[in-house]
Amino acid sequence: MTTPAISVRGLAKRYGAVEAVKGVDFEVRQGEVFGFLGPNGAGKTTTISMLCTLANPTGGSATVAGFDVVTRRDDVRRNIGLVFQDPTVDGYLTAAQNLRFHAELYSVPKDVVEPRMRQVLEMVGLQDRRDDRVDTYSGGMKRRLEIARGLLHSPRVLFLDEPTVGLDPQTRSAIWGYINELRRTEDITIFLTTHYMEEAEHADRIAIIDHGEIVVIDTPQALKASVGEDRVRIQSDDDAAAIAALKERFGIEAAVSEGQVSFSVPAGEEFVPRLFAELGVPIRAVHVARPSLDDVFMSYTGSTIRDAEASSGMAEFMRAMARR
Ligand SMILES: Nc1ncnc2c1ncn2[C@@H]1O[C@H](COP(=O)(O)OP(=O)(O)OP(=O)(O)O)[C@@H](O)[C@H]1O
Repeated sequence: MTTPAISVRGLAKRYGAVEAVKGVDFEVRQGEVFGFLGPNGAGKTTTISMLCTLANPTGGSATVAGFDVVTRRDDVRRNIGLVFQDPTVDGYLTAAQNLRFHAELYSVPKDVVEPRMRQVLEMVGLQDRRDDRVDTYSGGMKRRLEIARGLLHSPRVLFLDEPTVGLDPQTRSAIWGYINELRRTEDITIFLTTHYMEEAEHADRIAIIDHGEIVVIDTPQALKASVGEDRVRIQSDDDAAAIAALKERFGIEAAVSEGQVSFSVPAGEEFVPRLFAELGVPIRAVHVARPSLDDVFMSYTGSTIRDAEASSGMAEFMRAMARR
């Protein structure tokens, strides 16, 4: 068994009367992309702050990259990369200067800095702009530079807070391209928060936190399966025959709804091939709708993710980083 990238046991944080995080437990495996979701005030920022060693737990413990976040703070910091939504790259400097400064802060060996810089800048498509001042960059380019910087010192765990918030769809998709590439090319674990449910689909597992407690942790597929069955609609030449055959061959109760034969099954995409093979009534079209992660979020927290606005606590967090 390899050491988990992140291991959290009874982790708690109290601010006076407010129990921001109420003793949470979870593990993130090495190489995993772990999504952390929750409504406003759920405790996401507080949890990340403790994992990144910027806030002390008031209870429980956690290790990141195998190091305790309280007693081995410097080791944790050396092994993590941080990318948050508020830009912290320096606009008066060029991309290359920003990265060199970061390399020095993290004591990246001199002979490694240039090749690694080229590698991360190429990855985010900024190699040809490396000598331009960052204040001439677009918002998406700055975010890409943040990602390059977060990766420069080859962290074992990368924390991404809302990495694509406020970006246009092309840039969002490009950033997901880099994250998926990282997953292939680097031995890195990614812990991310996002409000875009379609992005949470990229995560290997998702934890939903609400009122300081983890309400559920599972794969996106299992979470969707847990909130309801898939809805299948078929068009056939003979709806009555199709309904009768569904009942007879599969024990499924179907009904005509909006001109189509509709019914629910647990795993729609696995059921469709059987349907074609065994129904015995010609099918002209089939449509399978899965419960979405929005349905999952709603079901576990009672609110939609859209109500949960982009985290505001992170701005303060990044100021704390800058003061570090
Ligand atoms: N420094 C602080 N002092 C007092 N209370 C705090 C402090 N930081 C956070 N809290 C409280 O702890 C709870 C959890 O806040 P936290 O910022 O971790 O939530 P969040 O899930 O990150 O929310 P958001 O998405 O809005 O950033 C909230 O009730 C918040 O008001």
